Amino acid sequence: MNGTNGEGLTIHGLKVSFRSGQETVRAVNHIDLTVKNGERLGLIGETGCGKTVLGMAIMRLLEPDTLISGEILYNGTSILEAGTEEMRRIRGGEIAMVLQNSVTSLNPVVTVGRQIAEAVELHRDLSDDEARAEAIRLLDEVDIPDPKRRFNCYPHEFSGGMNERVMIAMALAGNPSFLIADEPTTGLDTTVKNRIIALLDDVSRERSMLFITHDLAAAARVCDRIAVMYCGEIVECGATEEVFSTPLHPYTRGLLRSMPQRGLHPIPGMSPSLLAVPPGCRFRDRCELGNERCMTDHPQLKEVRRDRYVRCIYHD
Ligand SMILES: Nc1ncnc2c1ncn2[C@@H]1O[C@H](COP(=O)(O)OP(=O)(O)OP(=O)(O)O)[C@@H](O)[C@H]1O
Ligand code: NI
Repeated sequence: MNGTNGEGLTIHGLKVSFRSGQETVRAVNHIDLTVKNGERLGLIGETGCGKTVLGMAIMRLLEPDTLISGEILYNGTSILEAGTEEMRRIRGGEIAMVLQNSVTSLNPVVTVGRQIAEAVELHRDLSDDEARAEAIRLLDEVDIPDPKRRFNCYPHEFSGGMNERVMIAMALAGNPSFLIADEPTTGLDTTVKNRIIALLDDVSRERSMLFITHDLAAAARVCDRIAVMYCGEIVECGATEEVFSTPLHPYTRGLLRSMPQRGLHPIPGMSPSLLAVPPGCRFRDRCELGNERCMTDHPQLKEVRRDRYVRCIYHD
């Protein structure tokens, strides 16, 4: 996808594979994606399709022995070619990620305020008092009431939703221009979930965001554009209203039918193994439209009209 003039996040032909003994797990296969500055992109798709791996690749958080190829540019800087020092500056300072299930990574014996202050100190040369004041400001920014007092609380004194807010505060500590939020509402009840989504909506207003979620309604609420991922590939991408009102890929249609608001009809069958991806279309065995050609032809992601992409032979 083009037309960004080096602004924002541009991903070209990104492939990520893991060696697992004799085998290779092809987790991400030739991803092309852009997120313009100030834009919020929702990344949706079933479990195991590669969403987290894509987010971690952007943050360069994957193990050094991971096989990565392609290009990731952020405002013109090549993430995959950045040196250790430069990456330290970018990570957290320009692009920050709220990791999936990261609440469990909070240190139980350090106060939440101190942990946020430490995240602040990673990015800015501040005195202890200044870092403390900034941590209190961040607690306030993520809507934790009485932040001065709550600074001194330990993670076990906080609810799951409040600790998720702490993780978001830590991600904001370096004032990044790009936020990656990976499933920040898993395990929370509906009311808490909705408040966290409202917070993400808030804190991402002046930033770009990649919002990874299984909650399609949340993605629709917050995001300008939606990318649908299936079995390591983007199969559809476009403006949120369009993807939700006129989904072009049979997989997207299936995902939408599986929403509680649309009848909760799951897509039958399972995604192919990433160890041995079959030729042809990766969705063919579950597709209502699959034909002979789908068995052999691997469709490309086509721009069918302006900023509307789909990977299906019916849109060739
Ligand atoms: N370090 C690793 N080594 C081997 N395989 C891995 C590794 N990390 C991820 N994978 C595999 O890559 C694939 C994509 O995983 P990923 O975590 O990105 O999925 P996901 O879309 O984020 O799923 P979920 O919605 O459940 O979070 C999975 O098959 C996973 O098992
Ligand atoms: Ni994930």
